[in-house]
Amino acid sequence: MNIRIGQGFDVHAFGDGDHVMLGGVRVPHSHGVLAHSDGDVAIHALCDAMLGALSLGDIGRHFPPSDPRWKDADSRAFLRHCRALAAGQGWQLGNADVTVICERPKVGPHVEAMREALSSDLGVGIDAVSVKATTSETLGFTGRGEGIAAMAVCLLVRQ
Ligand SMILES: Nc1ccn([C@@H]2O[C@H](COP(=O)(O)O)[C@@H](O)[C@H]2O)c(=O)n1
Ligand SMILES: C[C@@]1(CO)OP(=O)(O)OP(=O)(O)OC[C@H]1O
Repeated sequence: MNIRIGQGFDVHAFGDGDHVMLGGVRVPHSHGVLAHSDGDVAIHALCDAMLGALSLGDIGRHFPPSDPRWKDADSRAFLRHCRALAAGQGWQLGNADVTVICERPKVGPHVEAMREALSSDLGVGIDAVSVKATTSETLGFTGRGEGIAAMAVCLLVRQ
């Protein structure tokens, strides 16, 4: 079988700060996120999707929150590591689709920059990476503005 599917999901609570990292892009916001790394939910969900497709566990297995090396880490390095793990088995990204869930910040104005960053780190064309956003219509923890969530699916392909 020369395709593999994976899905991922991540959540971070909002905390003090003036921006959130989303898809490798610094997005100005009234809050930051509470996280060990830079707390980029979009990349964390995408990493988990890729690791799931590879049956290699999850992001916490590869980058334990107990490890000081990942304190304030740039999540783009996690994504590049997942790409390398996939490449080591002959896989590359076919396509990925990421959805960010929050009331604020507005994600739309940053989507193209996110797609550029993610596709660059994954070594694929920008058309292979989709980023979308939705509110949760004021419902639940995202609706109350307590945190931000993201989900991702991906296909890996090999010749
Ligand atoms: N944080 C967000 C949430 C949504 N958007 C954009 O707004 C559109 C409408 O959102 P609904 O939840 O009412 O469907 C959505 O399609 C996104 O394009 C956004 O940019 N940032
Ligand atoms: C990314 C890691 C890195 O230590 O920590 P966090 O930034 O807290 O993010 P999370 O989504 O909880 O994933 C676990 C960890 O791998």
